[in-house]
Amino acid sequence: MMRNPPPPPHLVIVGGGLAGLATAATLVDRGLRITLLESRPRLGGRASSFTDPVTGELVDNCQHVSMVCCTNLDDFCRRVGIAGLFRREPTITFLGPDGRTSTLRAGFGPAPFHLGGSFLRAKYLGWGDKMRVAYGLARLALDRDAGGGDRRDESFADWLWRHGQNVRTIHLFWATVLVSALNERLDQMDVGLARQVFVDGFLMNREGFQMEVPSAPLGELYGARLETWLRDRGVDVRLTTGVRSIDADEDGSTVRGVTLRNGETIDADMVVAAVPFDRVGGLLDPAIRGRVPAIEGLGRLESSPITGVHLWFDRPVCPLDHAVAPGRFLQWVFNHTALQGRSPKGGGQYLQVVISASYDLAWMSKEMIRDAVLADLAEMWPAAEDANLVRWWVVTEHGATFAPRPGVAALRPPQRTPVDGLFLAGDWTDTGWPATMEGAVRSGYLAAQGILEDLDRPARLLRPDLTPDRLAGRLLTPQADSGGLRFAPDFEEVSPEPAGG
Ligand SMILES: Cc1cc2nc3c(=O)[nH]c(=O)nc-3n(C[C@H](O)[C@H](O)[C@H](O)COP(=O)(O)OP(=O)(O)OC[C@H]3O[C@@H](n4cnc5c(N)ncnc54)[C@H](O)[C@@H]3O)c2cc1C
Repeated sequence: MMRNPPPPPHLVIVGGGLAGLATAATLVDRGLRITLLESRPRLGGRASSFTDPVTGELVDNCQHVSMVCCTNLDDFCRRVGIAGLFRREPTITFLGPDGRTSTLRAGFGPAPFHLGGSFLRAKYLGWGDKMRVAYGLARLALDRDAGGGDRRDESFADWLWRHGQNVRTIHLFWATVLVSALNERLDQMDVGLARQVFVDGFLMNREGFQMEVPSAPLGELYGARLETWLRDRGVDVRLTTGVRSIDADEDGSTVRGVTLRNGETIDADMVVAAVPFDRVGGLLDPAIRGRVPAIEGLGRLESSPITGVHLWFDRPVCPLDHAVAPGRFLQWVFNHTALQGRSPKGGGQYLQVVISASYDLAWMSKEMIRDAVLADLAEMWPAAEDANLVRWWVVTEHGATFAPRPGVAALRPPQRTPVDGLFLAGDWTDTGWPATMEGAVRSGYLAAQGILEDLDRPARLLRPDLTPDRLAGRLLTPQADSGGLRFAPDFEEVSPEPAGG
């Protein structure tokens, strides 16, 4: 008599942010039944949009950008067919406190010296400042153990003082780059992560620093399009479906499934908890928690806020596509009329302003934040003074990212847990990356790799870092002595898909 084949293993993913989406996207078509449960009415998590109740248009919770060095996010976007919906910016434009513009672009010379020409021409730093910064950069880049050893608790601000930096260079150079990259103040920032931003982002590869800016709202990219893509491939995507608990057998050694907030239970062979770090402990039943000691460490992780300000003007104000504003209240301006072709009804301009690590704004009302931003814009571009503000939003995400405080690496758990069938994913898990979309996707890929290993179908899903340019690789990587590169190319190839999927 013919026997029915065993049913495919059932994977439940809790959380439809980029970590959960990346897990699902890499595991479709691999013989699993996949259910994705998201408590909100949309996918995308922290990288998403809300609908403006007046105009009905999608407004991002905040501008999200990535860099070319974000190889796994790029892989994810190609995999799900949205890679064509980003615009690469080969040049970063700075508008100094005195109103003069400087640009950062790769010039002659190999990495790590490719940005040297732009740096030397930067108008918002004097020659003395540049020499000082160059010295600090060299020390940071060549100290591969920065932030390690017995200085694990040192903040990056203290590291900078120890390496000859002064208030001007810290304020105008180091803070300008790092506060937005890591969403943290320098006096609370981990040295190792600060080094990683400069080395992997700016020094290793000629293109690594270039920005990828979405040309569509986040709600379309990681919301509507992902939902369709996953559903078309058989994933059961359930929105507005909050999970109350992740359940295990009596001794907590093997995962059994989940219980929803409405009391429904769903059996599963494997569960990925892809929720924010401050939610995961509350989801695990006590028997599981006792077996995953790393969960206790999450209680010591802290959050860092980001404020996004959306401004619709009745006329053009900003002549650039984007601008970094060293030494100002606002940090970045993105011109969404230029980047996404979006403007108020009847013409004008739509700007998104970003203020990272916005702890100091906690006492300010939304109107005060708006007015401080408008005052900066009027100093940067006089047209802003005459323009009428048609509409505005100030959105502060208090738990935008985990705070990259000194020694934070020790608090980040791996994706595999000691409980059979239970995996963790999220930008806060141990990926070596700060809280970014790249970190979230990496965590999802690592969780998916663990699942495939358990099913005896191992595959390398995690993409390697950007290949260091030859000289940068020799100078800056741990294998510098042997001149070797860091990764063997033993990952699965993903063929590019056309945009729009
Ligand atoms: C304002 C802001 C600006 C940012 N800017 C950038 C940037 O420019 N570049 C960059 O790379 N990164 C940026 N980030 C960080 C980036 O958004 C995050 O690192 C990334 O999106 C995290 O993805 P995640 O999947 O780990 O978590 P999340 O996106 O938080 O996803 C977790 C999901 O789990 C769901 N959930 C929670 N509890 C439950 C439950 N009980 N049941 C079911 N579902 C549940 C949540 O609703 C959420 O959708 C920014 C973040 C913010 C907030």
